[in-house]
Amino acid sequence: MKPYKKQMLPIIIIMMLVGAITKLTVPLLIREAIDNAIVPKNTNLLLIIVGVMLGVYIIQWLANTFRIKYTNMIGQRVIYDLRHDLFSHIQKLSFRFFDTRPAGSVLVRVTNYVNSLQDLFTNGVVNLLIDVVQLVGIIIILLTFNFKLGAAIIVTVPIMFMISTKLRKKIRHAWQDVTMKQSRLNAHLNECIQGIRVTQAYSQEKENIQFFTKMNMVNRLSWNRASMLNQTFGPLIEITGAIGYCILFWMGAYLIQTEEISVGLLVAFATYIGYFWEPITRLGQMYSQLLIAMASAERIFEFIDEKPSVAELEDAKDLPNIKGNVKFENLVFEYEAGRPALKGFNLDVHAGQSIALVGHTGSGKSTIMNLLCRFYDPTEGRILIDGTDIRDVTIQSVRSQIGVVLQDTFIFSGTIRDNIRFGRLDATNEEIELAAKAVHAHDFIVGLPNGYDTEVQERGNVLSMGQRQLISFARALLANPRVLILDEATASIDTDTELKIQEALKTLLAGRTSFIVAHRLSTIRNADKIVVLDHGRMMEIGNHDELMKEQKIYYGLIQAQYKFLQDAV
Ligand SMILES: Nc1ncnc2c1ncn2[C@@H]1O[C@H](COP(=O)(O)OP(=O)(O)OP(=O)(O)O)[C@@H](O)[C@H]1O
Repeated sequence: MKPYKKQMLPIIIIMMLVGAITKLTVPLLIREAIDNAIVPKNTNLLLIIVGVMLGVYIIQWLANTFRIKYTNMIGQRVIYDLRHDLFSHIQKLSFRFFDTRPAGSVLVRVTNYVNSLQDLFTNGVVNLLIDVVQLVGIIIILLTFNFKLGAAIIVTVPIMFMISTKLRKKIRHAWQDVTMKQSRLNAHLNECIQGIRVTQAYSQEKENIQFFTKMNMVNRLSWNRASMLNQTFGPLIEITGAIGYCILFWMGAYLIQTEEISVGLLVAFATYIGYFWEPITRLGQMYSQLLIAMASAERIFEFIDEKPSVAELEDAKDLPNIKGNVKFENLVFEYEAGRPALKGFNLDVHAGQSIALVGHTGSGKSTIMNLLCRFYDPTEGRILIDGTDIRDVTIQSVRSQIGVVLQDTFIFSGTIRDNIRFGRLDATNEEIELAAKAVHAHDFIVGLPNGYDTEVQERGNVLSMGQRQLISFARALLANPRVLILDEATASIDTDTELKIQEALKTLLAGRTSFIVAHRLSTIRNADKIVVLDHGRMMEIGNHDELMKEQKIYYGLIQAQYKFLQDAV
């Protein structure tokens, strides 16, 4: 338990006990007032009792106010910590984890599920304790003041618990169903927002709305069912409560006649019964809240227990500063068992060499890059950087020395400056501008309304494709990695930007070991080695002229793409 929770907990417990005890005192004061002040017409005593009652209420109010304040503080901190731990954990999970889960379902765990735990932590747990203390207190008082009458009333308690136990199971299943349906709805919603451009481009809005409406309806029905079951709980408790009152007045009247109890005690007992059903009803409601929270907690811990599939060795050391020699040894990789995406890939790359990876779609180019970054571990074989197996060193030390420029350049919401700084967080403004100048991005950036401080939104829609690429080049240059992975964009852009990108590429690649999933003829031609892949195997290797002479796969690819590539150049 964290220190702040340790400090606050005793205060909360004391406040809770003060609140409960003061509440239980009130009926006893009522009894005093009726039996010793009202009936014998003792006004002075009545005034004193009313004064004491007022004092008791004030103490109760103060205790409750402080308790609620501190409980909320602790609750919020627990939730803050939980959300923080969950987010940090998700950041570390491997690609394999995200391959099998829609983004929305990940999202829902950090938001909705944590929120439902919030209710439990802020009020639930403490209310539960208060209710239990109150219940036990009332039972003790009832049995002490008149055992016969007390026992007759308490008989109704087991009936109540039997009813609630029967309902419990049903309610629990119903809430689990709600959580599951909600998670599906959220996942779908997230996907729709991410894919809104494609939806609109293909005029699929109507179909999407229909599908969403169906899911929404299923969600509503499931919620209705759970909430209906929940609502049956309250009335059932009330009926049992009414039975308790009947027993009290019927038996109470008899006991007054036989002078075993006073009128004041009967009124006090009636007040206690009022207090009695209240915590039981709340416990019932609390129970369903607890069930929702438990269902949520289960799903949260499922995540927290998830170990990254790419795990570090216990004693992994950092990879020292590298030169950039990279060796792939008999690499085999399967995303799904039995379907190899790479089937024994071997390649020895010297520091500073540039390698163009070409091949049909699905031939395994991105897979090689994913393995080099250790987003996945190979099924067989190994990758050596400067002679060290990348599985023997820390992941961070490998990734921090490899720069990655993806085809779908991701621009985060923030300023252009922040986006470039992402490459190296401690970079100065001057370094950022130097990097931007080196890749010919400076001119267009200063032309934007606020220059480097122009805000760009999620996915960078303010910027054109070419501009986004230049920003990502500047980002990579700033990071200054020894090994660079570049997934070249396929989209054709205007000639001016294209020339700038070519120039920028030269600057970016100079002196680094680079792996380029290449689409431009110019990039392929300039590469030291071209690796031709087909169905996860290396089929050819050599430079452009050598491979063209061979007139095999590469020759065929170039022939087929010649016109397209010529257009792009
Ligand atoms: N996350 C994944 N889960 C399962 N299979 C995958 C995954 N990613 C890729 N694959 C499969 O692995 C094979 C190689 O894919 P890879 O992405 O490496 O090809 P690529 O040559 O980069 O293709 P492209 O040029 O289209 O990007 C393909 O058959 C693909 O379907």
